[in-house]
Amino acid sequence: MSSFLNQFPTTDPGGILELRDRQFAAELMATALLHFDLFTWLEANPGASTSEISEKLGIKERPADVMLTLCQAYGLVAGHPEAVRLTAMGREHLVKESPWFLGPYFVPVRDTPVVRGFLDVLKTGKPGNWQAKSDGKDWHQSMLDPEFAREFTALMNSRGLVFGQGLARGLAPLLGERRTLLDVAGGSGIYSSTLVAYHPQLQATVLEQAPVDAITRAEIARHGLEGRVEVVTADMFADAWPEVDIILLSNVLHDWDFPEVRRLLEKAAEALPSGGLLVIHDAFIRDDKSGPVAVAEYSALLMNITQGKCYSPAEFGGLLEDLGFAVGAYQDTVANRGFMTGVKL
Ligand SMILES: C[S@@+](CC[C@H](N)C(=O)[O-])C[C@H]1O[C@@H](n2cnc3c(N)ncnc32)[C@H](O)[C@@H]1O
Repeated sequence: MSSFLNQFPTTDPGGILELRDRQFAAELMATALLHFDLFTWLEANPGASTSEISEKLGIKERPADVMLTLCQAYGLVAGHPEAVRLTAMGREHLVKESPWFLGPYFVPVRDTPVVRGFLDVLKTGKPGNWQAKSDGKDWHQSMLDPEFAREFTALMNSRGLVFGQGLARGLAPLLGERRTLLDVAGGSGIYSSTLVAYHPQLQATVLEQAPVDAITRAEIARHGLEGRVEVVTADMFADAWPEVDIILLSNVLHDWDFPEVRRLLEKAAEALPSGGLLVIHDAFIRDDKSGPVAVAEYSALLMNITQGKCYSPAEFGGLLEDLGFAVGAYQDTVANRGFMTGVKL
């Protein structure tokens, strides 16, 4: 049953995934353009740092970073985060006084529920309601509801089915003699299942919270891998992590802001022995925050619905070095996803 986990799709799913991942990007641009008049402000204040922009426009640091990374990936600004200035395209088309100002083109999306959600996120730093629904729950709270958790875990599982092989293959030269893997907040357990299917020496444990943990058990049984992947129900912040040789954080850190990211990396450092391997699998922003466009767009979605964003290898690398890891290079896998590693010293 698990044999198909080793099969690679023959076509690239990137374009299809991007359709969904860019879902909120146009609305973040409309918010920047029509509610903050960001580009006219930048014309008057060239060379401001992202921290200064954040302070002057009343935007919290995390969403300001995501917004300016998106503008930079689109080629509308340069110099983010140290000294932000408009590019010729940004100046000609997004500054109010320009004869070629395209602001009116965005007016139809000026007051959508998603734009109103973005306004809240930008001003408060707190995630909006999931898909701007009116029940007041953000994504993290929604994941505690069984029906929502089932749908969303299926979403992540379908993505894992096309990403897992790339991760399993990319890690092959790095695993060495290591045998035990902890997949923290592993969702359906798809990455554990794929990794053990690809690497016969591995034994995995998925740490998940309820009610997702029940879905994880069922999915692992569906692949016939109960003997090689176990599930531990736990709170990844409050509970101790089992000691293992390898820790996987797949699409987990992007749900959280810096303090929680730091806490999770500290817990990884505590659970790994010297020589233990930490793997962060995610969609990464380039260190110079110039893109990729698809990841900058996905970061807008994450910033809207969770407490996180897409991070760069340098942002994680700085934290990992402080925590006593030798930091490995970033490696691409599939569809603008990839991984970076740290070996505990
Ligand atoms: C974006 S999903 C990633 C799932 C999987 N690792 C993947 O790559 O598809 C984040 C997961 O974190 C889990 N999670 C959130 N808070 C948690 C907590 N405090 N303890 C354990 N799991 C948690 C959620 O249930 C969800 O499955």
